[in-house]
Amino acid sequence: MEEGRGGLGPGEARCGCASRSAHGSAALGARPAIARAWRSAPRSTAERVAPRPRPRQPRATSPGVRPGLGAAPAFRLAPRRAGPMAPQRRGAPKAHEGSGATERRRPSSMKSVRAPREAWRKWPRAAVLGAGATLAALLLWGSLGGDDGVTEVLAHRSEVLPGRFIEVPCSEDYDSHRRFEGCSPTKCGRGVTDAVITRDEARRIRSIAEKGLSLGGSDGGASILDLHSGALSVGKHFVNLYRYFGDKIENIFSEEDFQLYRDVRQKVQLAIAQAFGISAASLYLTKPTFFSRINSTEARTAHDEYWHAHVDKVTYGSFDYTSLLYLSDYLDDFGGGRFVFMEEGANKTVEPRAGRVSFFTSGSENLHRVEKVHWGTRYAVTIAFSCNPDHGIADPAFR
Ligand SMILES: O=C(O)CCC(=O)C(=O)O
Ligand SMILES: [Fe+2]
Repeated sequence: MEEGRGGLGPGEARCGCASRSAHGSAALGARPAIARAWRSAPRSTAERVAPRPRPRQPRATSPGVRPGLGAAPAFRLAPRRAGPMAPQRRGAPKAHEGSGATERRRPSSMKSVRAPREAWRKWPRAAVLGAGATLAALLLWGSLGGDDGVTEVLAHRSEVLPGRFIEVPCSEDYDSHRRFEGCSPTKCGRGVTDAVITRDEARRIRSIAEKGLSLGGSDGGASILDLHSGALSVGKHFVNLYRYFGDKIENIFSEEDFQLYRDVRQKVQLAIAQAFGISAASLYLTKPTFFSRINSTEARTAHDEYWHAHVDKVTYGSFDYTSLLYLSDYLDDFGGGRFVFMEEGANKTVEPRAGRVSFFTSGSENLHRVEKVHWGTRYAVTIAFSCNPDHGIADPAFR
């Protein structure tokens, strides 16, 4: 097997680690109640760090389709679209049922003469009421993150998949970007494997996430930790933990933590290369690559709204291949929170399972969303690769 470069290429000097050189000023003596300290940190600290990826509306999708984790949504309300999801919504109440009930209360003597005409007169009003009720139900359903009538499970949480790959035709999204022969997607699709990362590796990686995220955490339901740039959700903002801790960061993360993270990244990179028939060395780790922790707390800012459908290539620009390493188990650790590939006719879900790697080409052939988490806590890592060396970032490492 080919050795992956892991984004350690010409691009690495320009990566999130550039901000690392600026770390080191605000060192703390020990490991205090940091979350509280950060909540009261001056606003400017939070704003100087970790700019979120620029929110961009997926071009390939209809209005109402919004970017997911790591990007602010374009609209505040999520108008449900009449695209792939529409046919799968549950049936509307029948508009004429209301008028039928009215007719049943009428004295029977009047029924024969007046009922038909009155029914006709009342029908439009009943229809409007019925349509209104349907619309309200759909809006409520949508706002609750109701299921999309998902019909197919690509990967059940209980199965242990050696590997499952489904090829789908590539979208045109890649045409507007510089192409890299032997890397830019010509074969597109999605795969899931439980054979690349062990459950023990997933458990250890998750404890890195827990350690980092315990230092902060979003006020809303979605927190991120980016070990490359140092970005960490704190309250309604982000701080740069490398800048905040300086050299003391070594009291938080260990060399073994970073080594494990690198190993895992490399295994995922090899799996992607193999599945798409490209060289692992042609792939560059890109940003944002980050841990996510999601719970059922209500969203406080747009950054917490992880559930919107999006296309990674459109949302994040540099992504050519996206992968997700799940660190907790659907229905054991959390409810809701399934990953959904949105498709005409039948959406396909991936049920998270610790150690499960889901990967796919990042264009609109793989429009997707995450269901709202209803209970518990869901951990995952988004690991992204670009074919463009200029977009490469380095693995996390101590200076
Ligand atoms: O956590 C997941 O399952 C998906 C996250 C995602 O879509 C993203 O980071 O772009
Ligand atoms: Fe995504």
